[in-house]
Amino acid sequence: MALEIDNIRNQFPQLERKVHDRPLIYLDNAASTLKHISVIEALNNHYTNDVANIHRGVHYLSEHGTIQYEQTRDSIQDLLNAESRCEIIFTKGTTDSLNLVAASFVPHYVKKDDVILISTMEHHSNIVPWQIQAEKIEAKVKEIPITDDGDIDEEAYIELLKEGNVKLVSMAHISNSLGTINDIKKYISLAHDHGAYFCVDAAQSIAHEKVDVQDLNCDFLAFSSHKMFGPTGFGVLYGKEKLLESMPPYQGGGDMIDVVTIEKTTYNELPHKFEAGTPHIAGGIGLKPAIDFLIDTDLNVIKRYEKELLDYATQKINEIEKVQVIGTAKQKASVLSFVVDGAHPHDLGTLLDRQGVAIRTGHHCTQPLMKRFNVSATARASFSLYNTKEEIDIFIKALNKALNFL
Ligand SMILES: Cc1ncc(COP(=O)(O)O)c(CNc2co[nH]c2=O)c1O
Repeated sequence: MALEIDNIRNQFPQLERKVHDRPLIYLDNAASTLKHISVIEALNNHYTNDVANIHRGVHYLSEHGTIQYEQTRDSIQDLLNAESRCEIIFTKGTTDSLNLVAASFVPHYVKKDDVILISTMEHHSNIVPWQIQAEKIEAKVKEIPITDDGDIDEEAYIELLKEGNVKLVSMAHISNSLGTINDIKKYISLAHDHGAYFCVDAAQSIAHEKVDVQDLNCDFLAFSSHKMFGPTGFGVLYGKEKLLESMPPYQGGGDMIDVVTIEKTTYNELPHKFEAGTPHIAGGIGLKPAIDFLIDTDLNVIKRYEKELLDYATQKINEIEKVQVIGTAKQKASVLSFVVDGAHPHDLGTLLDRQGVAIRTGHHCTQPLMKRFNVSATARASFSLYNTKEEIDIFIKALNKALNFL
């Protein structure tokens, strides 16, 4: 089965727009994807016809909204092949999900001098929450180094596990700065062999390849709606049921309670124990059509197509003399980071923008990674299933024009 690109592109209205009087060439998908037409329609319909608070309401609008919101949970359980729907916790996004695990799991399972392992390539949202919690209990956050190609240094990883006291490993499935696809199924098994739990940051993988939490056997997995064609401000934390049952609530408030007295409160069952207050109802309802689109389009087909785009873009950019690609792992997803001698990424990004090409420049919230490669920033093109080789040709032509100008 191949992607019908023209049909796909017609489902993303933003692709029709122009910027600076040029057709938009959107290559910033690792930051946030465009929104599928069905998501836009679902959001508009909700705010036009169905607005009401959900859970516990006895009137039609509340019950209707609750059914729609909870249908998203069922869809995500199917998407992830999770054993139970109560393992699907709704959050504000990947950052919120990782902070939830850090705030609720670490104080309960990690003690003084224990170790939390993260890799050099992690996004700041998979570094800072662990530091905040580890500091409180005098636990240690240690770094899994990476190779010059941007792969996990597996020997070093195993040595760190063998040193002992590792209670948790938290690692990106796919690096947002390098594109490296980590062999997390192997790394999860190694962590478990040494008595450690494993949290997967799936922000960059959920819309680019099949993620099966039972096959991976991960303990936690986090991702954001806005990186999979859905609304911003909404995300998911998957956690094994027994683990989540053993963890204290993340935040206190409405919905997460059973009985409240001034003296003491008992908590609601999963998943609600971790979902305090009125949620982003529209975001939850708007995510379901995005999931339906992903499943209907077949993630294996998406992965193959995006690999074609990446290989084509890599081949073309390597023809430009002064360009150095950062991130040359054998297994890569659709992220192409590069630097150019004598041209700051921000200047490149600005000149590309003037030609209608949207890429991201900067440290991409991975400052330890930038330091590892002795750069302060990179320029990063990132692709999705609605991009084309013709767009890549426009990007490369615009890049050459920008370099001639600088
Ligand atoms: C690997 C990874 N983890 C966590 C996050 C945080 O996700 P959020 O909570 O939805 O913000 C991002 C966002 N990455 C990027 C956001 O903008 N450019 C990026 O590369 C990410 O790429």
